[in-house]
Amino acid sequence: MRVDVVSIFPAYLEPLGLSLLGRAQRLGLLEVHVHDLRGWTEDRHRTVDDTPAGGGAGMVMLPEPWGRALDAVRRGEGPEGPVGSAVPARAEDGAADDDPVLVVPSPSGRRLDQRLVRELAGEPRLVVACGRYEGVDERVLVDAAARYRVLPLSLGDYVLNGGEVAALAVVEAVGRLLPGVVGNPTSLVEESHEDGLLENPAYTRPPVWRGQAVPDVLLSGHHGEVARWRRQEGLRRTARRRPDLLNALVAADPSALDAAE
Ligand SMILES: COc1ccc2nc(C(=O)O)sc2c1
Repeated sequence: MRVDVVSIFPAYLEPLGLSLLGRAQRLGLLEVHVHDLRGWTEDRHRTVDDTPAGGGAGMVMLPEPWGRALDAVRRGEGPEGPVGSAVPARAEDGAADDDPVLVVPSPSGRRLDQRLVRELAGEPRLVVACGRYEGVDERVLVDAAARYRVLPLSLGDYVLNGGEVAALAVVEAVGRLLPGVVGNPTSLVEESHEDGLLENPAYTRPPVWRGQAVPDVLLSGHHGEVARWRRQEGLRRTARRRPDLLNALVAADPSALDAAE
């Protein structure tokens, strides 16, 4: 997978070069290019924003730098020309399904969840446009729809200062699902949200720590009992902390909780 991120704060995305994602890039499992939007400005002050039409507080990001940036990135280019692996040119009568997904972090976006993460992990290419200020001029997203599948996306019902933190979250959540990135793929299956529930509490050594003992069943060696306990604890935790997930699971499959008996 190739990921291109455009931001006025490219340094914000440096953590993508660390740990598992950094290793994935070195192994060629993931390709990440971060571009400075100001590379597509043409004025002396490298201006990227202006006052909101209709008045109001804050600033809105100008359309022209974004238009130039998204045109170039669609062709696999940065401000100075081609970057990274070759990107297939868009056929004039190309199918929209072949267009890359343009993730646009926004408080007004679709809420990110593991199902959407899994969908995005199947894409050959993602482009992430990180807004700042009060957001990007809406005409940029309309114009981009001619050559991208535009996906406004939110991390949750709260507001950040810009799209970069959301970009980090999306690229990490998607990148870790790519084959070969995480050492033990089984660990991906036993995680919160993979089966619609929260995962069970985890324990390790020592058997007793500050007066708290590891639950006996986990030390029993009975794998069936351990699996049952973990499922029940996951359900219990979900019921306590995220009843909405439990309701959604049962609504989708009324027998979903039977296995926990
Ligand atoms: C202007 O760009 C922004 C501003 C706030 C914001 N908040 C997000 C969130 O997912 O909470 S994404 C995002 C993008």
